[in-house]
Amino acid sequence: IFKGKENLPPGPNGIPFFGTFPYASIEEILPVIQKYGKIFMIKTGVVNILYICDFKTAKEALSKLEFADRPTWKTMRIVFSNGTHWLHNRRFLLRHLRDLGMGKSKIEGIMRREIEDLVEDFKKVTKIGPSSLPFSINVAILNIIWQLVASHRYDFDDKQVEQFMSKIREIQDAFITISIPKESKLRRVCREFEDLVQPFIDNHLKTLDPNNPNDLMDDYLIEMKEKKNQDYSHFSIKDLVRVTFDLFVAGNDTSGNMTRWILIYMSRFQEIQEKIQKEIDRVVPRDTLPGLQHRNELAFLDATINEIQRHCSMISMGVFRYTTKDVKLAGYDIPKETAVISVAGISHKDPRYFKDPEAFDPFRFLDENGKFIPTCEGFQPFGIGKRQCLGENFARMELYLITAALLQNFTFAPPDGEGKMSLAPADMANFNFPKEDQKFSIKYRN
Ligand code: HEM
Repeated sequence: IFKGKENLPPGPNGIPFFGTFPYASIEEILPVIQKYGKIFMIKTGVVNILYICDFKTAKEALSKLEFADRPTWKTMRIVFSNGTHWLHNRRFLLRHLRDLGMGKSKIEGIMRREIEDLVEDFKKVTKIGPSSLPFSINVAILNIIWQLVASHRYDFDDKQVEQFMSKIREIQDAFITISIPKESKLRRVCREFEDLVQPFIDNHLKTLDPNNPNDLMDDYLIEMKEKKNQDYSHFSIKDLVRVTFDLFVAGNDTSGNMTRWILIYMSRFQEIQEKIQKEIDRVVPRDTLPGLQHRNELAFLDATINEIQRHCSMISMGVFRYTTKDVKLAGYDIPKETAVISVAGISHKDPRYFKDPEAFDPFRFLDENGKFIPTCEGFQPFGIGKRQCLGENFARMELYLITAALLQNFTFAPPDGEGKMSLAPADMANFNFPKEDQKFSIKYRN
């Protein structure tokens, strides 16, 4: 595929036939940038991988339709959709998530119900000394998506939760590690996922009231039946399973792990936690959980969440894109079917966008009037362009509500006698996920 392409981005040649093994961390990428610059390409087997470590170039590229596909390798094809299916599913989901089409207050209601239970469950661990974060945090976040999708929820001690989560994890694991031998396993897990979701769809079909949709499944089935215009021609039960699947795979572990990061950072930066708690105490009556009506006055909390997302760069290597045709970028020729990685972990630490980038400083996301700055050049925790996270507003609302409620009621710290809380991520390629076994001292704030 290189033939005839004259001006490819530079990059290491690697071993003959095999090429270069993809980079798994920012530390591996830094010396390559030193040698080849912020746009470089490697060849892994027969696959070209383009790394974009410059925010402006990434923004230019990823906003183009030519960069909007996900790779069509065997395992990726099972997990991601492309072309018109992707476009129609995305439009449908955006209507319901980014624009919070279900109604902000309905979504807030769903989240609140889970958060109330979560606060009660956290109270139990405050009595038992240093502990890991309770499992209820995973269940609450899973329930929020289930409620949104199919008005379903689990009790915190329901044994089915672990089973369901392990399926989502197996799917994620298989495409994160891009290992082809796992393909048959991945197909099996996806079929099991379909079997699990199908009874919910059958039930929704039976009880569907077109004038009174309850959740996303209802909305999808109504739009599918109405087929208002050609946009709906792809709507099918099969695609509804896919839409559901996208939400669980993309929206569950991401929010869960980011919540863990937030609590780790709060334990590490006690003075920031204290400042947020003071603000909450000033703005929110003690017998009321913080809600969206308090959000403007809790700007420092949103700024802190942004700064944690920047500082930890959880999805540090972004999520693979794929070029749909030969395309020019920054003067280089990028061949069709090149895998593209926009390296968020580099732009989040780029001093051109973030002064003293290693410092943890929530104030960088507040303007001179103390108003929250939701985004800026260089900031890309939710990706950029055509495939940017479509759950972004939903996730931001979720992180705000959960963090506000937890900090109103609890103080997080390293276990007594231990020094500073470690910010080291779990040992995992491509992602900076927090360590799951991290212990906390969690104190109830009377
Ligand atoms: C802190 C939480 C979250 C983070 C950090 C996050 C981050 C991301 C990133 C980096 C991407 C890839 C963007 C790209 O390729 O440019 C993505 C895609 C996606 N996210 Fe999120 N996400 C979060 C929560 C959620 C939630 C709660 C939902 C849904 C309820 C969601 C749904 C999706 C979907 C469906 C995609 C695929 C979009 C597409 O391919 O068109 N995400 N997310």
